[in-house]
Amino acid sequence: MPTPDLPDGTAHVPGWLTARQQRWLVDQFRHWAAGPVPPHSPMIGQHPMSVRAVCLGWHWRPYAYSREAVDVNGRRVLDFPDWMVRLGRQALAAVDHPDAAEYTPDTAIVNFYDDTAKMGMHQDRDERSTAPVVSLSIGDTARFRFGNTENRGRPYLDLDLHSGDLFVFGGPARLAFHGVPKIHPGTAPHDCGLAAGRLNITMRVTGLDG
Ligand SMILES: O=C(O)CCC(=O)C(=O)O
Ligand SMILES: [Fe+2]
Repeated sequence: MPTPDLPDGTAHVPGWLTARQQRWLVDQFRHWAAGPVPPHSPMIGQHPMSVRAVCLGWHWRPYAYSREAVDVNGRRVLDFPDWMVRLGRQALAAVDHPDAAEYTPDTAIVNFYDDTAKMGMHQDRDERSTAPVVSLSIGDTARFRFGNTENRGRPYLDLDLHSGDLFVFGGPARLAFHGVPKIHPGTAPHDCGLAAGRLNITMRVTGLDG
């Protein structure tokens, strides 16, 4: 059942991924993490983010996407998998998004949060496309803060994203500020494939070519 009272353009489907899908995504993460570009903490100015990220399709660094991980080791990131395009379409179909069938994400940022990792309030605005962001969470529960499009402050809504949850933000909420103020350690379900920590996968459409 979708969560009611969310801002227009957002949707939350608790427990959308099965335990089997979660374990499979965790296995895929291990494969991506062993790939050409290791998980790394992007630098915001002089400060490393507390998450460790690995990207597919395009490599994100603050304010820019590139095919090569120029701020890590210069290697080209792994291709965006076709199965993930299909998963993105299924996710939008699950929230009755009218563009589900055409949705073609070309990048994913996969963030690993340990017990103390957080993410400050930010907008996802390095994409040129206004297509929705599809977010999947696995492992420990996160407190997710979803705000407004004007500033980092109120009004915002705090909700918990549990293992298996789908969250979508698009339309009028596509450029809303959002962040992760807290991880709840020790809350990962035993069958999700991750003993500790949290994985979050966001699929996006960069709107870039080449
Ligand atoms: O971890 C989350 O739930 C959000 C991640 C996020 O906002 C991002 O990667 O831009
Ligand atoms: Fe974000």
